[in-house]
Amino acid sequence: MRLIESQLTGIVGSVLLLDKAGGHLHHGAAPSLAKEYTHAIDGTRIGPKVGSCGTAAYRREPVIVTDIMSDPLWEDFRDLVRPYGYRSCWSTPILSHTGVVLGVFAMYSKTVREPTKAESNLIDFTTRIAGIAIERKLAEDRIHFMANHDTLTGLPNRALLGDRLSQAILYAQRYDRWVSVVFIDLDNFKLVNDTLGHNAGDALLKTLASRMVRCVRATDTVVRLGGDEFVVVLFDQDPDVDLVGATLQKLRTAIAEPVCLGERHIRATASMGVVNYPDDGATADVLLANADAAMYRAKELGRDNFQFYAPEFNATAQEKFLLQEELRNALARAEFTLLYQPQVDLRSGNVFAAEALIRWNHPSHGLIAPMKFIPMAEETGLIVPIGDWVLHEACRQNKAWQDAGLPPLVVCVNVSARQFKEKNLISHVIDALTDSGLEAKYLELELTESLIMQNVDTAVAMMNALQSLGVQISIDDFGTGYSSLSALKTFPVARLKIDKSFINDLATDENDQAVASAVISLGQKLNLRVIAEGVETDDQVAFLRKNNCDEMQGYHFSKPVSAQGIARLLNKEQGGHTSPE
Ligand SMILES: Nc1nc2c(ncn2[C@@H]2O[C@H](COP(=O)(O)O[C@H]3[C@@H](O)[C@H](n4cnc5c(=O)[nH]c(N)nc54)O[C@@H]3COP(=O)(O)O)[C@@H](O)[C@H]2O)c(=O)[nH]1
Repeated sequence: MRLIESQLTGIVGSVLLLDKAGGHLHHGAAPSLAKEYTHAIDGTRIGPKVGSCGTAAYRREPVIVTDIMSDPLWEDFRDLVRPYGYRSCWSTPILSHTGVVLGVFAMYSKTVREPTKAESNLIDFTTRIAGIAIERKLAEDRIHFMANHDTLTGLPNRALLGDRLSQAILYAQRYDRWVSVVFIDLDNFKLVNDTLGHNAGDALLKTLASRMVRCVRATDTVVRLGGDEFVVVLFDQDPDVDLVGATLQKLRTAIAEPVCLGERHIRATASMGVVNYPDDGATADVLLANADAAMYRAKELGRDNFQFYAPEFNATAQEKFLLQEELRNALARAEFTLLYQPQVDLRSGNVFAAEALIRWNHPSHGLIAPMKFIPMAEETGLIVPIGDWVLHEACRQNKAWQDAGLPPLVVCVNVSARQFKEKNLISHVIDALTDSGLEAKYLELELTESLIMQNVDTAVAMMNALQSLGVQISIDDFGTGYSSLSALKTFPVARLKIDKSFINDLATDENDQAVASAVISLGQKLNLRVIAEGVETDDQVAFLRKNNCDEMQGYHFSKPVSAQGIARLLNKEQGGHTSPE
């Protein structure tokens, strides 16, 4: 700007930049223009009669005003400019290489005149150079923003988190304050992505991100680490006042507000881990690692809660790591065993099937329940060989019961998502049937509804292939996976298993009653049998009978028992005395 001013006598210039919304002009550079005047016109809107600059940006063409005091374009601005003595103003729009208005280049003179040919050429040239410089600066700003922000939500990313957290720590050290860090992981986000699609998942993340930002102060930072993980840094916390508790509640409430995704309303929950500087760590890395450990603790405690960090959480993480190592060797050491839970016909009272449920007989921890190691086996991929062992063992045991003269029953085996995605699941099933000699009709595979909904077309193709072997298929945890009626019609399944969560309060909760009876009548309409799982009380049985549910499984009849336990049960039922293994 100084360079061009030095080439022109009695002329001062300014660059005004158009804001992102394209409606207002703000000063970029005006070294020689009167400061008060610069301030007075900062933020001027553009329009058809807004002095030289507002009009030039609006028209996207140069506007040469030789006499400000008489030109109609300046009518509304004459009083404003009069004290400074500017009489002519020549404004040229600065355009990007694609023709978008970036701002205006304005030259002011205190005399009434138009630019000479040489001045016009110089202004044109300078305007083009200004366009290149502004575009370059915008590109640099964009690159800097992208390097430090998450593209989906626009929130700061991991790179900026380190910087902001370190700044917050330095400030806290200097002024004897605290910094709180909240590690947030959404619960079951994968289910939303898998069942409703990635666009729905993205929309959910964006909505929750902007809600979280509204829960904290402008000086705090909400970061998206990636996936469904967020970190909130609460800056300048008073050590004597528990503000973090209130903020956590605000965050939980904001996250739990329903989110409309197409035709569905989703209520999200999150697991949160909280640490405070200086008590829980002295550096950004340690604070984040400890907040992460606290968040895992919140997950372990059933999700949808927050946990303040305690040093023993790291010990728990260490234990988990050890368990994972031991899980790798458990198959080779023959440490797994199967229990079987009988399934009963609600009309005849007969046992017609048994679900195989794995247990890990750990050398020092004793019998470990599947929820303690199946998720870990899923994470590590160990579920594939473990699941294959379950398949073989369940088929072998069922054939052994039959060979011992017991009434034939169906053995039900859970198939995990990872197993189901394995290309050779079909050949594993064929091997298990061939090795055991069990007829295919005595094997049922339980697939969860959410697993099927991850990719309906692939799942239906796989289910058809399994069905063509003669194997039966049932949908486990039905009612939790958002399957649509149109999709359900195409599933080659024999049974729906009403999820335990709808059975627990069946006797008292009207919503659960409505879901359970809807699933039963849905099954009847689609010609599918319906089994209720987790049945524990007489009231639940009475409700299921009254609503014509076909079958039940649960502690009311029997807990999962050993293979011998099933044999005893079947023996008793048939009134015989055969005594199988
Ligand atoms: N991929 C595989 N998953 C498996 C395998 N074996 C088990 N599992 C899955 O682990 C989950 C927990 O199983 P478990 O602890 O064995 O619990 C089962 C039953 O004991 C329990 N149940 C049954 N009746 C009742 C009841 O009346 N009350 C009550 N509180 N719990 C009851 O429910 C579990 C059976 O659930 P489901 O499979 O949905 O029918 C569980 O999700 C298993 O699927 C495996 O070999 N592979």
